[in-house]
Amino acid sequence: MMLGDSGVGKSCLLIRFKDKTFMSGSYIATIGIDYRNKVLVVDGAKVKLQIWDTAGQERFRSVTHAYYRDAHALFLLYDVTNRKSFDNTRAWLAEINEYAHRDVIIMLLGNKCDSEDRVVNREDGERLGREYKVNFMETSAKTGLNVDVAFTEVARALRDKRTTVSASYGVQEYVEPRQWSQNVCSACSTS
Ligand SMILES: Nc1nc2c(ncn2[C@@H]2O[C@H](COP(=O)(O)OP(=O)(O)OP(=O)(O)O)[C@@H](O)[C@H]2O)c(=O)[nH]1
Repeated sequence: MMLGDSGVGKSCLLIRFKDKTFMSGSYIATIGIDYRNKVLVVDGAKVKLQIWDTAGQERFRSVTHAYYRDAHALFLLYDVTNRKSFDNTRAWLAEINEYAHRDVIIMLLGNKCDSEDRVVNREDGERLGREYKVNFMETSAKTGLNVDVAFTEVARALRDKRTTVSASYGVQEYVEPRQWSQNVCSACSTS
């Protein structure tokens, strides 16, 4: 599932991964939720990904929340040219903590790293990734930098935990709070 503020490049990243294209300058906001399938070969094994692209706009949040629980992996994007989108990742992580499966794989992506209008340093992203214990990469849907790498890394992690996932998903079970839930709460209460 692709998450993050409106305009950070979720749809473009997915289109870059799926079709290897980028439509410069065009921006059509996602309405609700959309999905695409792609088969990746990871270390000789086929991994079929169904990737859900969500609308970043606030008014669609209640729709997208309903999908968190079934997600096996989440890409949380921010835009390196938009400080607010980076600051908002803490609120997104709090939502993930509330709605997603405890074992969901999370990758934090700083998108638009091709841009000269950058206001968020790579180090800021790395620090946030370390704080929340999630993998981090910078990507560009425009140039394709790290796009295949990010999806392949997540596909590999999914394949590696396939047995556990298939055993635990679909079963309504008590979910322990994440290890970093305290961090999320303290961050929210001070902002
Ligand atoms: N320079 C640059 N621009 C990008 C990149 N990715 C997306 N954009 C631009 O950012 C704008 C928003 O991209 P979208 O992919 O539609 O954003 P989104 O996150 O799906 O937005 P919502 O559907 O509203 O949630 C478009 O004008 C894109 O051309 C990138 O890697 N580099």
